[in-house]
Amino acid sequence: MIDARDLRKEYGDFVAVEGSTFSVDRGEVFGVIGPNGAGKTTTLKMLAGLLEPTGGTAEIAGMDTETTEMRQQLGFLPEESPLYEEMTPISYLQFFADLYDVPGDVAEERMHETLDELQLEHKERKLGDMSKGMKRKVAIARSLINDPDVLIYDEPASGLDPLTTNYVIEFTEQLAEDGKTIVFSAHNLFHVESICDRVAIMNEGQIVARGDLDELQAEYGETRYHVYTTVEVPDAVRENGNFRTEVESMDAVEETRTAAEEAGGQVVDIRTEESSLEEVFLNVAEAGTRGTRYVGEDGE
Ligand SMILES: Nc1ncnc2c1ncn2[C@@H]1O[C@H](COP(=O)(O)OP(=O)(O)OP(=O)(O)O)[C@@H](O)[C@H]1O
Repeated sequence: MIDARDLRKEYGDFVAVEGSTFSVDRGEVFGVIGPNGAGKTTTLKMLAGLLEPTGGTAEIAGMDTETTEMRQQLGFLPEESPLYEEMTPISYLQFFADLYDVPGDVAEERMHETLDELQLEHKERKLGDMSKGMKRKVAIARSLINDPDVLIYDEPASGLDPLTTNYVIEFTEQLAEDGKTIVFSAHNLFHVESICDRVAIMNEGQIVARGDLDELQAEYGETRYHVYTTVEVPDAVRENGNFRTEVESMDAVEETRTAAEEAGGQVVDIRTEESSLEEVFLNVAEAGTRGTRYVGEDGE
């Protein structure tokens, strides 16, 4: 559905994005993650046809993203959405519905339905008098006014309070369930983890790893085992009447079992804990930025 090939953006001598290549299947949620200045916004804008690449191509459904037909099928949510302060959500959405040639009755139904789903109250209040969270909801509604198949969301939840953040993330998840193809960027890895199928990890303008979340975790993460024993063994901590030992391999689990049995006790439970995407990200960044690691995909 989305095909980015060797995307590159230079600003003078500075290379903001270098050789971004990835594809996103129809109905997939793809996360672009990385620290400040990694090149996420630049990549997303090139994908949305809003920024001309210095090199490479971006296609959506086989069409160049700079074409007008393509833009009609695309919903872009910028990181900062400047809204017209004097407008109300309704007049603002109507304005964009007209730009996209959405028929009046369809636009009317769609904007009310979307604002209701987003639980936006005060539809007649001026945008200039709304909170940041309310404005973000209006911006999201705007991205949906043309009922696009593809959504490109730049940090959809950045700067919002935790409640609104959850709301926006759940809403995005629902859009994916409804069949939209979504590319979104985030700092907060927790959000990516909760809704993405695959991710590209960017650092200093390059995609340093890309792939399926579970497989990235298997490659760059660690599994930790919590072994619960009835008796104290080396490195154990007391927990709820038993002892818990944290180890990093199955061999170490067996050693803990032997130690417990030798001390006259036994293992009562073993729990596994996977690395968070945060830890995976740090491990990838530590592994260096030379070339992209493709995990669970064919390299291109
Ligand atoms: N118009 C521009 N002129 C010069 N440099 C730019 C321009 N736009 C972006 N950059 C630089 O390109 C790099 C990538 O910026 P970009 O906004 O894509 O990063 P980002 O990963 O989205 O960061 P953030 O998380 O802070 O939004 C940064 O170093 C930024 O300063």
